[in-house]
Amino acid sequence: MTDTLLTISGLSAVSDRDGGSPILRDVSLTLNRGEVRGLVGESGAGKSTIAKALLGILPRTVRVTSGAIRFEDRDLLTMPARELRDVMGEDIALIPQDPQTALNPGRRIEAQLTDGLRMRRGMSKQAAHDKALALLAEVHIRDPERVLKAYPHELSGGMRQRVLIAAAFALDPKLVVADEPTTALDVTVQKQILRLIRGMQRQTGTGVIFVTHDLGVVAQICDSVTLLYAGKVIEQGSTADVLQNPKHIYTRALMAAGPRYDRPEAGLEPVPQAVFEQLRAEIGIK
Ligand SMILES: Nc1ncnc2c1ncn2[C@@H]1O[C@H](COP(=O)(O)OP(=O)(O)OP(=O)(O)O)[C@@H](O)[C@H]1O
Repeated sequence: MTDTLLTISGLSAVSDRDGGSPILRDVSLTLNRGEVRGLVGESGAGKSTIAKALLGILPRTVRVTSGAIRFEDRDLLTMPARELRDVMGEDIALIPQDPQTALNPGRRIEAQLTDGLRMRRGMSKQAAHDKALALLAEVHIRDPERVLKAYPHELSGGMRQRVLIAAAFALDPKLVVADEPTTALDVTVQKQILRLIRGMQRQTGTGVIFVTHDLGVVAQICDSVTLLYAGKVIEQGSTADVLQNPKHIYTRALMAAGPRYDRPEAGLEPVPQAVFEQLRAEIGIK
């Protein structure tokens, strides 16, 4: 029996906004149940496009030209809209990038955490309240009664992100897409949030696609990693293999540039121009 949860095969997409230029080029990857896979690459590599495809929210201006996204035994790309609505939020959930904007500022946390439980699970108000309390306790929020009554602006960024993690795991999803969930947080809080996501994921056996710019985050939280450039998979494998024994010159150059290769620290080498030239030649772009 296989424990594959997700298989993306030969996924290609173009941007109708930019005159049909390729965004994804024959992307293939798999995710097992309980696995955390990092999607890494610099801005424009196609990470968010893959995340959006998994969540069924590709913009109209992005057109899939070939490939399939098998989730369990169904193809997310050809699934009827009704079925897709059932899968999204229930089997597949999102931890968004910016806890500031992801919560509705005009509604109390309780309403935002219990909507899904009431609508999708048919829970009574009381049962949903109790479940929301339990979820907040699981994400290590002290005084969950007070937090349930609060509006988002009354909470810190880290607290809001904990609430969003609780919301993502509320319906026991099989797949969680985490879209740079710590980018907006300061470094200490980032570490706590990463540990929390890892803990929740281990406890529930959920598969996670973790979008990040940060190889340090990959090392900390991901079992496997897929590195993209210009919509193409450049290297992928277990985190240990890729980070300890990188095969592609681009992977090696990124590692030399430090965990935040997009913002090299003083003294570290930015990715040399020659590496980009080699990459572009390999991919066949100018
Ligand atoms: N709404 C859209 N319509 C058409 N093309 C888009 C749209 N959004 C993004 N693109 C294009 O898709 C390509 C990949 O962008 P994507 O956002 O997936 O990259 P990314 O790796 O997630 O980058 P970032 O780290 O900046 O979020 C880019 O060339 C971008 O111009």
